[in-house]
Amino acid sequence: MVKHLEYSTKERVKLGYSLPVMEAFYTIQGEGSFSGHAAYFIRLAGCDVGCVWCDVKESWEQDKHPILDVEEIIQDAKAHPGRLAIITGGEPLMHELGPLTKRLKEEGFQINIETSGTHKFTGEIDYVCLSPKKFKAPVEEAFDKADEFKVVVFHKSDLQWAIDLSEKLNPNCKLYIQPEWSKRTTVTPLLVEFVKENPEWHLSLQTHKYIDIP
Ligand SMILES: C[S@@+](CC[C@H](N)C(=O)[O-])C[C@H]1O[C@@H](n2cnc3c(N)ncnc32)[C@H](O)[C@@H]1O
Ligand SMILES: Nc1nc2[nH]cc(C(=O)O)c2c(=O)[nH]1
Ligand code: SF4
Ligand SMILES: [Mg+2]
Repeated sequence: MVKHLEYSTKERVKLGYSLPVMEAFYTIQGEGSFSGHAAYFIRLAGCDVGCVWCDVKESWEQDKHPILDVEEIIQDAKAHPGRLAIITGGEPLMHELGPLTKRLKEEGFQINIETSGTHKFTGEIDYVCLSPKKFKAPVEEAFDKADEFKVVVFHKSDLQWAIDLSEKLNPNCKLYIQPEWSKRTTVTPLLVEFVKENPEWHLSLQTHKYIDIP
């Protein structure tokens, strides 16, 4: 096999041997069903969805961020005690995740992904958190693969949209609604009442923001 080191940087990114990384950090998962778990976040750069309320817009422009070899990412990830890796972004499905996930599995990680589901899936992912967006629809396979469906609620009308879209999910997928952060004061009480009336749905809060951790 040709050593991948002979490829140009552009080719290495295309093949997934290197990736644009905005940040990689060891913290506590603040959202969804793994809330409270120690996790190593890998925030890949680049997103083509454009949510108006995105809380990490600085991730959108891929070329503004460094390109790291997969091995560099792995060396930092394995330096921490936890073995839960959460690939996020930006939109991580924009990238070839095969080499990164292969090495993470070799190092004993469980691999979760935070995704809008707007591109095809690559690599070995153990747990898919699908957070659908009105701005760009998820690909069909995202609904089959989703282990968790986490809908950000900016306006009350998003609730009916969430219910309608959830019809496309596999029956084992967990259902979450999450207040859009800037609207949390007015939206959270609505979501509390919604979950009490629709107990198949669960409430997800961005707990990391309340306790001021990354
Ligand atoms: C920054 S996104 C990155 C991963 C992927 N692009 C996605 O949207 O799922 C990570 C999570 O944060 C959520 N999120 C982004 N901005 C938010 C905000 N202002 N309020 C609440 N959740 C937000 C997204 O819906 C997603 O579940
Ligand atoms: N602590 C913490 N939990 C998170 N869950 C999803 C996040 C994300 O930005 O993908 C995130 C994040 O940015 N920080
Ligand atoms: S898909 Fe995710 S990263 Fe992209 S704009 Fe929306 S919330 Fe932000
Ligand atoms: Mg975040």
